[in-house]
Amino acid sequence: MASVLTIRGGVPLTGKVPVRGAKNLVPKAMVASLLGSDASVLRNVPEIRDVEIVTSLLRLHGVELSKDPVTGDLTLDPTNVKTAQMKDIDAHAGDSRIPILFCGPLIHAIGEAFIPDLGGCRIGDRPIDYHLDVLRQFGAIVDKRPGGISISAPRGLKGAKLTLPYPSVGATEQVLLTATRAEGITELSGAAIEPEIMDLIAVLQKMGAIISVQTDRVIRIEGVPELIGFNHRALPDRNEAASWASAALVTKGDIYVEGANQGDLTAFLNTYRKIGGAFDIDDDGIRFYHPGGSLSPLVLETDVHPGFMTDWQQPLVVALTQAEGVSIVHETVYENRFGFTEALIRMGANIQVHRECLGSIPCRFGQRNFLHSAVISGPTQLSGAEIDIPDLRGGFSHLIAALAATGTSRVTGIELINRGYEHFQSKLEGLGADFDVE
Ligand SMILES: CC(=O)N[C@H]1[C@@H](OP(=O)(O)OP(=O)(O)OC[C@H]2O[C@@H](n3ccc(=O)[nH]c3=O)[C@H](O)[C@@H]2O)O[C@H](CO)[C@@H](O)[C@@H]1O
Ligand SMILES: C=C(OP(=O)(O)O)C(=O)O
Repeated sequence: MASVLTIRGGVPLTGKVPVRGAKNLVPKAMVASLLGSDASVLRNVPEIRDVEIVTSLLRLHGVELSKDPVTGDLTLDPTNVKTAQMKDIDAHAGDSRIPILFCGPLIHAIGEAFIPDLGGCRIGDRPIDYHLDVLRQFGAIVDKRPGGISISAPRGLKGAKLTLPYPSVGATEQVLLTATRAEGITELSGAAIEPEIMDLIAVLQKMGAIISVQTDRVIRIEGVPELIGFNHRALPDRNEAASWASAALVTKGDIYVEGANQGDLTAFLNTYRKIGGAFDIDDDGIRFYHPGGSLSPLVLETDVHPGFMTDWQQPLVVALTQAEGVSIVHETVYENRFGFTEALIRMGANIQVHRECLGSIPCRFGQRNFLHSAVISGPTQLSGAEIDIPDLRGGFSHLIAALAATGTSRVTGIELINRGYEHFQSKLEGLGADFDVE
């Protein structure tokens, strides 16, 4: 049965939370294991729903997975990889965005792949046209079927000269996972260069791949006929770290995020400082806290790396409801990522969303009628409300708003949070949050 959180707000969150491997890297490194001729070991693996989904999909394809109960290290052995039953794969339709990345590795391993319809956060249309275009250019044949796509490459996968219309994270990973074992050279222009992509490149290099990252978003891959298993510690989850940082600011708290890595958070830390948040960095993590006094408003645009990451936007907007003055946030990565503000407005926030590009860069969504800019006036006292969580980061934002609000909130749909936040209820308990679970 679905759980409901009853949150009594007003307690500053204080204490320590660990963050482990990134949700946006770990499942992809797990998929990469399919490319190896022997077993891989992935370390720092978090217990989150997206990892469970990929574990199940890999098992359906004959990969043997085992987790060391003491270290948590995950071993993935692809030696007996096989075609999975369609009905078993179908059961995973709508669960996550990762299955589309099985295309290249499965074609290399067994000559074909069936990919169920994708899930992930509903923050825009989230098409897969770039993925299918690049796969076709590698020589794959894509057949759309009810419930998913079927894909094969009767003449093999061959390196290609590719250009992405927008630096898509997923499509860049699609190219990496397909090109490493394709015949010949692949050159990708317009690539995404997020830290999670660099970590995936590190995994593939350990497996024997030859990949160079050039200037101006160009990645060059020399295909090799065989790859071996890897042993890799996943980079920490910078999006979870940024979420706890916003939670500290919103609740006037003080949270040490163990495992947070400064280098992956540069754009976030600059913004955090400009709002008036404080942080201390040491070798093991980052302490984020509200230093007292008032917070400052700002003008912000989300962007691809090295810009301000879109997944940081939703929790930070809650902090901006507490800043003194008018802030503007222009979302340029997803066309529909402000739906979560409706619940904040019911809680007392003063937020208007607009169709215009309220930022210095006109983005792809400006002329297309999408509510993708927000004007936030603060500070406003938030009060408890009934909330149904819409998506992962929007949901986390609602939780921290409820934790800072006066009165009680009743929050449903919290299962969505488990997709990307490991053990979030026990972490909240450890930080002193006042809530019950029914
Ligand atoms: C599991 C994972 O890693 N998810 C992350 C990944 O999502 P994901 O890889 O899905 O995001 P993309 O970078 O591909 O998407 C960026 C933009 O490109 C568009 N697009 C993408 C592919 C395509 O075929 N056609 C197309 O139009 C999308 O609709 C979106 O507007 O990167 C996003 C951007 O940093 C993050 O918010 C997500 O947390
Ligand atoms: C949008 C997100 O994830 P996904 O791509 O898995 O839906 C996110 O992590 O905020």
